[in-house]
Amino acid sequence: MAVAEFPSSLKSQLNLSSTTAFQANRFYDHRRCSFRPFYRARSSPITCSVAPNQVEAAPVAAKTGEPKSKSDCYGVFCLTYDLKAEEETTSWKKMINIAVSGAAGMISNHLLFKLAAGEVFGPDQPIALKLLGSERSLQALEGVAMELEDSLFPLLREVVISIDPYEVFQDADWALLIGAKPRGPGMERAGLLDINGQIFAEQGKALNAVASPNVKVIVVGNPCNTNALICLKNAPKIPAKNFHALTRLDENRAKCQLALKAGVFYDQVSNMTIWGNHSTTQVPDFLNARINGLPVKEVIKDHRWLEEEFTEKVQKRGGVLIEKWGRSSAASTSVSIVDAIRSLITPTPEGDWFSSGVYSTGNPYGIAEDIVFSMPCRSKGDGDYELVKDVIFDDYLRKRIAKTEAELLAEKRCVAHLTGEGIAVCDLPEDTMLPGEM
Ligand SMILES: NC(=O)C1=CN([C@@H]2O[C@H](COP(=O)(O)OP(=O)(O)OC[C@H]3O[C@@H](n4cnc5c(N)ncnc54)[C@H](OP(=O)(O)O)[C@@H]3O)[C@@H](O)[C@H]2O)C=CC1
Ligand SMILES: O=C([O-])CC(=O)C(=O)O
Repeated sequence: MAVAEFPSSLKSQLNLSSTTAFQANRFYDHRRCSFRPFYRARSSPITCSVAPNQVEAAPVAAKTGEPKSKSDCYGVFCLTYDLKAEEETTSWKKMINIAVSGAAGMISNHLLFKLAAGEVFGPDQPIALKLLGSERSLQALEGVAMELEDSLFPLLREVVISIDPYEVFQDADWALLIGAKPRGPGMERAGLLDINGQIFAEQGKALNAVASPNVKVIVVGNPCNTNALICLKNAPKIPAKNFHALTRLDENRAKCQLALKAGVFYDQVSNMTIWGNHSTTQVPDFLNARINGLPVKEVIKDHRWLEEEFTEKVQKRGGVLIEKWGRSSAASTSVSIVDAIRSLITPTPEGDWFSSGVYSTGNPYGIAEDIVFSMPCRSKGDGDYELVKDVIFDDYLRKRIAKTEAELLAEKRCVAHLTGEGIAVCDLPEDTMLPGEM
């Protein structure tokens, strides 16, 4: 087996001299009556042999412990980065566990590399990535894990791939729930709600059982608001406040459109709220948003554009992109997941806020309780958030909010069988679309 050293330039840049080693174990899964791979990084060097048909590597002497048996590791995951474990902790924070579902999908393919590079949690935060896939994607997940290793990320201390949420969510500090079935031809939103809802009910139960009690959960897989509601209802031990549905992509899209119209760079757009559902009923709020610190309506005088074109552009941006690109927004979604996490772990700039789909109970806006509704939030940077109080409403905004609220209430009735609230009654106001559907 070979020893792979970090380039010394990287080591000094990152103030490193500790050990990362990935090991691929096979363990026997009694439920599936078969062996499955299990990848984890080791903090001390390991020795292993190469199994037939795997990457050949020269043996290395272990500095500590007994040589591992042949079945303990294979391929590139036997490579050892020769760094000393005891030195890693002097400048680094304690490792955190990040679970990602749909890890072999398109969004994850962007996101995982940002996480591992330290772009999200910072250059002093070592992480473990716990990747959840399915029978369908297990082999692809191995490929993802190999690419992660080939990237030589110093902060990436452990990689686990599995199809068992109870294994992947063990001690998770963050759970990024991306995996979900896309709507197929002829499938109604109600069908999508049921199929994906079952995934999120199971994952909620698993989080409840094994995750860190203060795990932060960001639901991306659609329909993300109601999936998040199902998930939190199945995880009563975890505070409902810890669950988010991703509407940050919508916020970013809205900021971009306002900046374009006003002829400013988008960092001049602030206080952008997306209200409600991540669907085509969502409400990008131009009443409270600001450009260069001024109310949007004072900068963009074309109010008809704001009410009609702007709103629809944001609502349907994902679908237009699919028409052009042939696939749904993956890179910008991963960027928005990074933004969403960063907004929770860094203090929100004075006077500004960010949007997230959060549990509505106790909200100060008069929005129905017990749904997951996108609202304006601020954070002290401790992973938690509070709702913004000083927002204004007019008739237009109230009317739009009522529509997206009605949709979410109907979605909730539709999944009552998955939230423990009785028999589902599916009377969706209309077969509304995800932003990426046309
Ligand atoms: N909230 C938001 O702003 C956005 C949300 N999304 C949503 O994110 C989700 C993932 O998108 P993306 O990564 O592009 O999608 P991909 O199709 O690339 O990946 C989705 C993953 O979901 C998993 N999956 C779970 N159940 C099924 C199933 N029954 N059939 C097929 N796949 C399944 C698959 O992983 P496996 O085989 O491992 O289970 C697959 O890898 C989608 O629900 C999408 O609508 C997308 C953009 C924006
Ligand atoms: O509809 C989809 O799958 C993609 C999506 O959510 C979006 O682009 O906002």
